[in-house]
Amino acid sequence: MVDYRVEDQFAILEINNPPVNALSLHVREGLLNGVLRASADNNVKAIILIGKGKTFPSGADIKEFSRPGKAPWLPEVGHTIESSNKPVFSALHGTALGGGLEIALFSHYRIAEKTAKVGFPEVHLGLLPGAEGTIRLPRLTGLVIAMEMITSGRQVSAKEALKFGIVDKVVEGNLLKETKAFAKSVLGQPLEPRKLSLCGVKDADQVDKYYEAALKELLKKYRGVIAPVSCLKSIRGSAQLPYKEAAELERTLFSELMSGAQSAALRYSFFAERAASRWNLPNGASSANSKPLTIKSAAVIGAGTMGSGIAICLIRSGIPVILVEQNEKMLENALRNIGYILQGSVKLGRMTVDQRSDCLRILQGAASIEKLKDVDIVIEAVYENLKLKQEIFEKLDKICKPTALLCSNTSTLDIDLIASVTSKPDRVAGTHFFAPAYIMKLLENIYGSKTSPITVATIMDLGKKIGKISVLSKTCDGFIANRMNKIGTEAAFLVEEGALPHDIDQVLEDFGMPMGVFKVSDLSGIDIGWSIRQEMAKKQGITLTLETHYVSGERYSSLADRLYNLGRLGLKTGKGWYRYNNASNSRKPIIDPDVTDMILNHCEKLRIKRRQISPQEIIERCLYATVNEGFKILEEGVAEKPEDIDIVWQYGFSFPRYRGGPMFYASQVGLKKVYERICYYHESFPYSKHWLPSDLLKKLVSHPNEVPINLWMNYTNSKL
Ligand SMILES: CC(C)(COP(=O)(O)OP(=O)(O)OC[C@H]1O[C@@H](n2cnc3c(N)ncnc32)[C@H](O)[C@@H]1OP(=O)(O)O)[C@@H](O)C(=O)NCCC(=O)NCCSC(=O)/C=C/CCCCCCCCCCCCC(=O)O
Repeated sequence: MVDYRVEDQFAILEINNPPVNALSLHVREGLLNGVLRASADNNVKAIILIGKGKTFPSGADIKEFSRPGKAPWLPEVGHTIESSNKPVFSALHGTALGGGLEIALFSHYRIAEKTAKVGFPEVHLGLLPGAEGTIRLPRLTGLVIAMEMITSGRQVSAKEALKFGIVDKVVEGNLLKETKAFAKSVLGQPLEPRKLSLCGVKDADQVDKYYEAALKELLKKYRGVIAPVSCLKSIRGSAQLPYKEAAELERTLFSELMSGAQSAALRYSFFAERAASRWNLPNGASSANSKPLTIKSAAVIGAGTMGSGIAICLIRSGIPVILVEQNEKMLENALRNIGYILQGSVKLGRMTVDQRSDCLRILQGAASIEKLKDVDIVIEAVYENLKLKQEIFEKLDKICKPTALLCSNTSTLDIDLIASVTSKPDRVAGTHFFAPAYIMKLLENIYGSKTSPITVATIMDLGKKIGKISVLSKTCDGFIANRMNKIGTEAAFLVEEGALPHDIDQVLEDFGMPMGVFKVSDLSGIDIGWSIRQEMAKKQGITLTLETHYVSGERYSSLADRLYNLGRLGLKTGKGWYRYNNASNSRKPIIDPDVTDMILNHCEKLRIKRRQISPQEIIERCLYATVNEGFKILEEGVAEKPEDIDIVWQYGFSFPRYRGGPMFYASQVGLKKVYERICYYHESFPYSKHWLPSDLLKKLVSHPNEVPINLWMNYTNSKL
């Protein structure tokens, strides 16, 4: 794990723990023993720590955090480095992060390769840099930079690190050779001034002022998230306390975070995100044995909001796009809007003027699909109507080259039904983007019963290439995301039973959702949900009225239909579940007594007796109904693993990452408790089939040993 060799009187300790040289137990042992050995060797003048392969250590081994750890701990290794009688040089390349950077800060000198990056990303794992990073960094950079870097987790370039005083030199070419050359130039100089534990924090007298200002920002930016504030407290300690006491405070804060629910959820999320990119199909094909095709050109059909957003994602990644729209005016508008959106990115510093021009150069409009015979992939993004989509796929099947992939941006429709009109159903799949497509990170990819592994591999790979987090779903009504989302349905029932929309929104926002469900509904438009319900009623041959309370034996709420009938379509009409001051262009929702009256009248007409509803019930009803459906989705193999579901929720519905996702949240509450409440609600609401308890959940609770343990179970604190 740490190779030891002596060259030109330098002891080289080469860390070899692929893929990221994480500081696992054996690496810590290797470093400790290596430094002690070199310190005792009269032939050694200096020690160089360097990473083998692509990087200097990118941090502690996060996997070890979920098991009881073993000494030597990182701080012990660090102090052995600092107290060596020989100068220690850390040679940084790749990503020197977290514990990796801490090791470097214990060293007497730091040399960085030009492309290296350094940072403390622990905050993203709900932690702080607990091997004295919060004490040492301020001693090099001053408090303001340390506060910014540690609370944001931002990685800084070698050039910036030099400017901040984190590294002593930036070099190009052979890192080891350059480090040796630098070392020779400083050999013989006293080591004491290079030991950060002996230095003070330059701007310590300003600490209260900086602390207050940073705290105010953090509380606004990271509502409900604990770690950034703990980081800040520890940095304050570095300025206010003697070194040793500051380190003790850091240790205490680190241990509190490490044993808390937020860090468990964030560590789980780190691995879940990576696990989601690995997939297995029922036929044995998998991400490990299937190779993607290279996509060199694409077409998007439909120049509405979704189609335009998808086109932006593709051209931003250098994939030429033909945007097809029959309506000439609409096409013109879409091309103009894409230009504006990219202009916005330039203003925000996310792309340069030249990059914007390059994007627009590879985008062309077309009025018909006849032009698509050479493209590698087509993504259809027209109105959500099966017949229309089938007509388009039938034409594409005849026009496109036989190797082209034909994908639909449908959010609910069965991929098998769309594929059935083509002669190559193995090339058909779903690529479900989330609005706004050029911003939202999730790409829900859907395979049908005939979709080939190559097609799956290609769309998963395409997602990665265009900067998305791809998750794979088997086809079914609504796939993972929309099928599972029961929050809106239960929220409407809760309003009928006694809560008000703003009560529910408040509870969901306090839970950590960025926006309550009724605010979201106003934002996306009450008419959208209305059309979906009308379409569903048409399919079932029924007519919905404002008094409809049951549809095919299932409970139904017509509250949103009432809003639609009143022309309250949400933000765009200035009224929906809330009122908006459109005259001042304000998007701020205002509680509207007219809506309360409408709700009370509705309940009176339907003879619904209203009651007091607690925040606890709101959370349980909204989330447990969703979790129950999540287990059914697993049971049916729609999602392969709970991690996939949680990642869909984090990136598609902005579920708070520090809660891990609905499935992980359920495991933290305790699956037994969740199951019992689902059974209770099933008894209370027999006309909502989403409360029918999932068999898999029941089995997990009653026979946990029979259910295969997976990554998710390793990361739960499940109180089964
Ligand atoms: C940027 C990356 C490094 C690389 O990105 P990329 O190239 O895209 O690759 P990935 O796909 O992300 O990763 C490749 C695989 O590597 C796995 N991986 C990555 N990082 C780690 C890691 N740090 N540990 C384990 N595994 C890791 C990853 O999962 C991939 O594998 P797979 O596909 O999942 O199989 C990017 O990976 C990245 O950003 N990584 C995370 C970097 C990070 O967060 N670093 C900080 C880690 S936390 C840390 O360093 C904390 C340090 C302080 C420790 C303090 C300890 C004090 C202890 C005192 C205790 C005393 C207790 C006494 C008790 C007693 O007495 O009993």
